[in-house]
Amino acid sequence: MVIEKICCLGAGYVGGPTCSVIALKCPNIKVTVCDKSVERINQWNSDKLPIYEPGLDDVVRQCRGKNLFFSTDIAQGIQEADLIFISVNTPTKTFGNGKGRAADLKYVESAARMIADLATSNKIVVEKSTVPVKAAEIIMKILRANTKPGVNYQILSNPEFLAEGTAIVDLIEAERVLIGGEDTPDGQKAIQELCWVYEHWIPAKNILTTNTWSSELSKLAANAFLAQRISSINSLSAVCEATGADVSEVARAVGRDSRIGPKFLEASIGFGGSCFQKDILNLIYLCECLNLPEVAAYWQQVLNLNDYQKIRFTRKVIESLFNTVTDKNIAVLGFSFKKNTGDTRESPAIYVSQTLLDEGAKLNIYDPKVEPDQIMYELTNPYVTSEPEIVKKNVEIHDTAYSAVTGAHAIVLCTEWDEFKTLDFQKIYEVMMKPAYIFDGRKILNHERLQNIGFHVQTIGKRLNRMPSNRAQGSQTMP
Ligand SMILES: NC(=O)C1=CN([C@@H]2O[C@H](COP(=O)(O)OP(=O)(O)OC[C@H]3O[C@@H](n4cnc5c(N)ncnc54)[C@H](O)[C@@H]3O)[C@@H](O)[C@H]2O)C=CC1
Ligand SMILES: O=C(O)[C@H]1O[C@H](OP(=O)(O)OP(=O)(O)OC[C@H]2O[C@@H](n3ccc(=O)[nH]c3=O)[C@H](O)[C@@H]2O)[C@H](O)[C@@H](O)[C@@H]1O
Repeated sequence: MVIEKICCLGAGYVGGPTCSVIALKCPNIKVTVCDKSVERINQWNSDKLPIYEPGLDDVVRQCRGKNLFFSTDIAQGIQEADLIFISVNTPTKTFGNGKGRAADLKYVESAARMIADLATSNKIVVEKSTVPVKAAEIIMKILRANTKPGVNYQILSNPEFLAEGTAIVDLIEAERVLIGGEDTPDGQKAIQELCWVYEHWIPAKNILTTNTWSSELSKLAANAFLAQRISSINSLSAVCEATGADVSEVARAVGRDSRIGPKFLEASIGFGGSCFQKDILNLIYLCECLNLPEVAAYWQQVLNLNDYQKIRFTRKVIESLFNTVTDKNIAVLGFSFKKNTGDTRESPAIYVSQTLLDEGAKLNIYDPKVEPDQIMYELTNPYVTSEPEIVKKNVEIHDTAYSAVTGAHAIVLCTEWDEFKTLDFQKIYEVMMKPAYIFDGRKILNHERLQNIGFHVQTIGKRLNRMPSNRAQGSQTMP
């Protein structure tokens, strides 16, 4: 089979960018991205795409209406496709068996059932969503139990490794594409067909093929390793603050060892994003089900440390402000889980903001890309707060950093947006309450300069024990 038409179920952060790049690089393939959400599809067909991702607008503009289509007509998408990506969400279960740990596969299952109901010709079904090991077996069972005469399915695992904020570059210059399939002639043929799609722009040496289960597990393993590095450096940030070592210097020295490498050693207020926690929980649950409690406990510690880091940072803010933030104005700069995305899922800013609100603070929040409604949605989410009215009363969303900091007792920087580095902090100091505090949760500001202006500065993994030079106002020692 030569792949002429691709359908993707799920027009989210993965389905949208991935299929846009496939359309760009494979002009002879018709790519249709389907979603059950009419609103999302309308946004994909509009000038304001549903997700902010550098470079994405350009790619969509080049291909949309030519060989790239966004549609709610799932039936047509499935029926005409030779190859179908399942790119739906796989959140952590919030109730029932495996609550809080297992991946909820209801969307994957519903996608498989749709394919089984609607397909009238042979399909290669590709699991792109991140799933527990052996999920392909579930898809296969559903498809094969409902197969219409003359229709054959091959199931492949092709996990996605893009990171938000750099998705387009990650897709165009992928270090590796991973494809897992059955070790049968038909399975190997299906693998080769998907390889052919990627080979339009990815060098063959970067395309790895494995068995299905290795591919599924490698995705969970990759995210677990990445998160583990962050928890490792964050654990050392606490040691640095207690001793006078500087975590950036430690990271630089450790990362210079080519066996360790320099990436993903940036200490922070903790990792966020929709996947690290979810995928590690998924791995932990898998280990528990496989009766491997020691392995489960090992990975659980990566998550525990991440919670500890968020708690530690927030506690530091409160303790520094004389152990009370009640009725104090606090400017929260950045709400997305990292720069260059408007995504707030599991953003550490949520925990920080919620805790400060619980302590009675008034928050003035600014983020360059997160919509105000999204911030309010996160803070009034019943899983996070029991008092949405208080949140609404005590949170103001601003459209510039300068307006958010006016009259503030403290600035809490939660996301490393580049624009925060070039703010006029002299001007900001003038409009803040004194003593003026800055808590740099991302280590991106020039701390010496801030101290020279007169700020009390605290950051992650470095003790700033110098008094503000020109207007000394209190101690800078870590609590
Ligand atoms: N967000 C990321 O950066 C990455 C995510 N992943 C994985 O990719 C998967 C998707 O993640 P996101 O794109 O972030 O999720 P998302 O929530 O942004 O998008 C999922 C979309 O699937 C749609 N959907 C659900 N069931 C459907 C069905 N039966 N038919 C059609 N559409 C359906 C939803 O309406 C939603 O728009 C997850 O498994 C995630 O773990 C993997 C790598 C990176
Ligand atoms: O499966 C997924 O969803 C994706 O998860 C991550 O991508 P993403 O969550 O988009 O972003 P990252 O750059 O990994 O950042 C995750 C979090 O870790 C934090 N981080 C990252 C790097 C670092 O050194 N320190 C650090 O605190 C970031 O600020 C952010 O909160 C992985 O990097 C992707 O390879 C993977 O495909």
